[in-house]
Amino acid sequence: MTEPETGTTTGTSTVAAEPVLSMRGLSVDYLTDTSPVHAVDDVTLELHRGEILGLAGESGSGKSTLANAVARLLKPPALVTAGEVLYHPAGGGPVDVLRMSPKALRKFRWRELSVVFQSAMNSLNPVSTVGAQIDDTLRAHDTTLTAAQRRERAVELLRRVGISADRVRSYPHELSGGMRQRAAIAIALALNPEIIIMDEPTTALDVVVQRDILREISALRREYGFAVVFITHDLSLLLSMADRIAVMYAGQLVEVGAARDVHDVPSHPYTHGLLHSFPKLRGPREELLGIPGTPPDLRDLPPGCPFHPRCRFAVDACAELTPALLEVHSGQYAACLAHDPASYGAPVPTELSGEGSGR
Ligand SMILES: Nc1ncnc2c1ncn2[C@@H]1O[C@H](COP(=O)(O)OP(=O)(O)OP(=O)(O)O)[C@@H](O)[C@H]1O
Repeated sequence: MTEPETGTTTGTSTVAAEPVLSMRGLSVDYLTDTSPVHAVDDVTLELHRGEILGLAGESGSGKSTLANAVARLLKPPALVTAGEVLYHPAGGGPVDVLRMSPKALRKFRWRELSVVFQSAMNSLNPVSTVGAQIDDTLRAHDTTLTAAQRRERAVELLRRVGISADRVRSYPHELSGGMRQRAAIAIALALNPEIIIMDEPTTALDVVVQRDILREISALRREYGFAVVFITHDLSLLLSMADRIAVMYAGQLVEVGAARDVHDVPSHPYTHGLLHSFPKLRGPREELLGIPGTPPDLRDLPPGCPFHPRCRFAVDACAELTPALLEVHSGQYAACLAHDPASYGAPVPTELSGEGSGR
């Protein structure tokens, strides 16, 4: 599979695309009593230093499994069946994450990579104050700090995520849902990691709180320079905050590109469908086309393109040939036969080609 290698658009400037993490041909199965569930299938993807990479796709498309594989948080019956995950430390050679020793892994998680899950209630300790939890994290991983320095850092971290200093002594149940997510983000930031994986961190929150937290994540990223993998089923949410977007369907990567390009001309019919599944916040009202049907059984994918039974652009060849992830526009990749004229045998639908879009 071709590796997407592009510049990252951050605001108005384009910065060099230096990888901080690369997944190569990564596959993960869940070994069930019947046949294996192919939850992640041959994913090749790079996270660039300092970028926000949005990972989108319907429920069950493999987003969390991919993130957990990268963070080495998979538990049986999940099994990495192929591929590698490389961490690229600044100024050093790549490190194979899947082969790290338990000691190296403990250091990697928190110092280099941390994770924020959807429900902070599940990741925060209910019997410990948020200040104590930041203190515990700092004490466990940075023995050079004194108690006073740790206290100071806890207050500072909470302040940075919008929680006032007097909340240091609050227990998780004393905080609102939004505050708990902020506290979980503060803990993830404690050791200044290079990579933060956020798995639906704001999904359970109301829209206003969600937008506030997303704005803060973007501001924190600018300040601290970490890279984010932001997982959500809501593609429209990513368009406002991500530099690049990767779209998964049935465990496979079907489109990768700069957020602006994916928004302006989605090149995969699935992305096109996702973009029309959510009402736009601005602009004229339009019909929600959505995506007919349901995702396939990951134990038994249809032949050819896994999306073809639901695809309004499908031709006969789509039931036979598996499309490769091809560059369809500078830095934008899609796995769809429509971009492979020799196989497709028909003109590329204008919805997917951007013809007339001015690009
Ligand atoms: N323990 C398990 N045993 C068997 N199959 C599993 C297990 N955990 C997850 N799966 C399956 O793996 C597939 C990918 O799940 P995953 O949670 O990674 O998707 P997702 O895109 O993150 O979905 P969601 O947004 O609902 O979390 C799904 O089909 C799911 O049913």
